[in-house]
Amino acid sequence: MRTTFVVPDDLDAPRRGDDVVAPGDTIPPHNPMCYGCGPRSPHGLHLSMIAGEGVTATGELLVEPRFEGGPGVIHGGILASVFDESMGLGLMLMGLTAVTVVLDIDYARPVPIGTRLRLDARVLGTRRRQVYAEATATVLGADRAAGEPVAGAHGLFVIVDPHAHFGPTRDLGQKE
Ligand SMILES: CCCCCCCCCCCCCCCC(=O)SCCNC(=O)CCNC(=O)[C@H](O)C(C)(C)COP(=O)(O)OP(=O)(O)OC[C@H]1O[C@@H](n2cnc3c(N)ncnc32)[C@H](O)[C@@H]1OP(=O)(O)O
Repeated sequence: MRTTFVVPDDLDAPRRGDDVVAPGDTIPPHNPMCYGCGPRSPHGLHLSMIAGEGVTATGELLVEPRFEGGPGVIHGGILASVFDESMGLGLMLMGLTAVTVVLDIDYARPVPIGTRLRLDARVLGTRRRQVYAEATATVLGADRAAGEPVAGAHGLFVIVDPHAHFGPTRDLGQKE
């Protein structure tokens, strides 16, 4: 993947939280109305990620016609949302709450509508309140050379106190 995003080389290793889901289990949605993962979001992605070993997660996404941007291909903003959410769910395995402050996407290849994507997300490391993560998307069931990613992402997240950060807005987010 090509990127100008700089991952510091002095990160602390990511640590899995004590009370998080086991490898192989689905990471629960953090908010039922979340556009990325919420089951009650009417127009959302309904993205689901499975916990891997360490602070890693995998998922799948069918590129539906409603995700179209350019003729016949996924909208870049949708793909950015997919990466944001897949990394965000992955870092919940650290047992903390963090929000995105920087999102960097490498759109390496066009992604046609109807494609089924495999998503791989992992936390790279931390530095004080900063959490660095990366994710890739590869095409499932295609003969694309050696599973080369069609897109990739880096994210910088910042750890927050969820009650202080979301307290003023959370009731708005829970409405039908
Ligand atoms: C009520 C209970 C509900 C529970 C529910 C759970 C919810 C679980 C949510 C999961 C969600 C996942 C999936 C969706 C992820 C999104 O999409 S989140 C939505 C989009 N993001 C946002 O809305 C974030 C908006 N930004 C902010 O609110 C503020 O910038 C922040 C993040 C609170 C930081 O503000 P601050 O605390 O004043 O930060 P500050 O002290 O200046 O900086 C803290 C650190 O971050 C670094 N930093 C901040 N911004 C940047 C930047 N742009 N570049 C580089 N470094 C930066 C600083 O350098 C500093 O680093 P250190 O000095 O500690 O090393």
